[in-house]
Amino acid sequence: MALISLKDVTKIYPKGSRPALDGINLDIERGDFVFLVGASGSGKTSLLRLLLREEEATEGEIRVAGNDLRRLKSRQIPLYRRSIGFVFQDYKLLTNKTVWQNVAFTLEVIGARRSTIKTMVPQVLKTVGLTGKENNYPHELSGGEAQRVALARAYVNHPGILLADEPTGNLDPTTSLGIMEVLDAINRTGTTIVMATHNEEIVNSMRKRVIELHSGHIMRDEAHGSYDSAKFFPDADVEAKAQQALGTAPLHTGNPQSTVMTDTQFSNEGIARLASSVHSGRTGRYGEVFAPVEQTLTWGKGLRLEEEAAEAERRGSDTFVPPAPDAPSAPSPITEHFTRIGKKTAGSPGDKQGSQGHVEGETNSDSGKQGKNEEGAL
Ligand SMILES: Nc1ncnc2c1ncn2[C@@H]1O[C@H](COP(=O)(O)OP(=O)(O)OP(=O)(O)O)[C@@H](O)[C@H]1O
Repeated sequence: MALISLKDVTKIYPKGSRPALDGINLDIERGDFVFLVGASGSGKTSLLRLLLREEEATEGEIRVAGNDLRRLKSRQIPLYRRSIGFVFQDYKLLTNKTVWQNVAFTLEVIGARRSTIKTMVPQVLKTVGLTGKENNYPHELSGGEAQRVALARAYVNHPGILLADEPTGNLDPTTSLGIMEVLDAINRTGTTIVMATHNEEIVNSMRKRVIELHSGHIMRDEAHGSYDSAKFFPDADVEAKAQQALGTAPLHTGNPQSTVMTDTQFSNEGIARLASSVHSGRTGRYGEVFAPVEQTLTWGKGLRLEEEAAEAERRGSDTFVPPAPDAPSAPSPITEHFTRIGKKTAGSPGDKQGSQGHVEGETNSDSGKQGKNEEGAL
């Protein structure tokens, strides 16, 4: 069964003049990287909000890791949300907490031990390139740094699914490239990513699955799509520079549909292609400040978080063991995650708010109860 499955899903907001989503049928498999594209108002954010269970479908069925979201009890929703990472265009960091505290908070709310937090937070901050910024507050960060904190926070407990709504919307091309590198690296660890975006350059370069919405309908669903097929490599010079930078044979032969590439090639070359495109100087005013692609392309080899955690465990320290979203034979990551959270949250201290600030006022004992209930229910 698909990790995420929507059947005949319609969303009509109380004051909506037309459905925000209309008869959506969609399967997203474990490990997919999906771009949601479409004009403003086409329904991208609504789809993400349904998946996050911030909104309920008016009609139809949504299943995530086999769980029918209609049947989630309201007390189970905070726990469900904590099993999913999400990032937004405007970061949504906790302004009164430092970088370290923002990331640690995600682990605190699931009841991770202090020693675990001490091990995991520096690892994930290193992973997103924020070592040295631990004590900075959000207002002391650049937009790119703030989004990296949001990614670190969304990823630190290794969710099976990460939802991203325009995560590069406020960022310049170079900074956006860095964010995409992080997302790509996270995806390589097995986390399924669904990202809404308007950024054609990113979509066209990455060649991931593209779902295009129009007035609440799916207009297009392509395995290795673009935002606008007419814009595939509009500039022969960009293509040439990409090949030069990569030292590779031509990646494409004109018509992308007829190009024979393996999935591995696609996933390995998406970020490199994006970097080459960004570094080509096509964007003009940003081009001059770019460092050579060889120096700035830091990702693409996968996050070392699990390896580092395993290493820490071998050394005998108290280690947070994340679920393994990409292991097909393992139990569903979300179910596994719920079970783990259920165990950890039972009677755990400090659980006052959802990992991204959604669960105001939840008490410690509530959280413990939810963990136990959830473990049985899911
Ligand atoms: N809370 C709401 N109440 C009423 N209508 C809403 C609400 N949220 C969204 N809509 C409407 O639903 C439709 C889809 O909106 P949605 O935000 O999902 O689009 P989008 O593709 O994410 O747009 P954008 O790219 O501008 O973020 C729009 O017509 C919007 O006006």
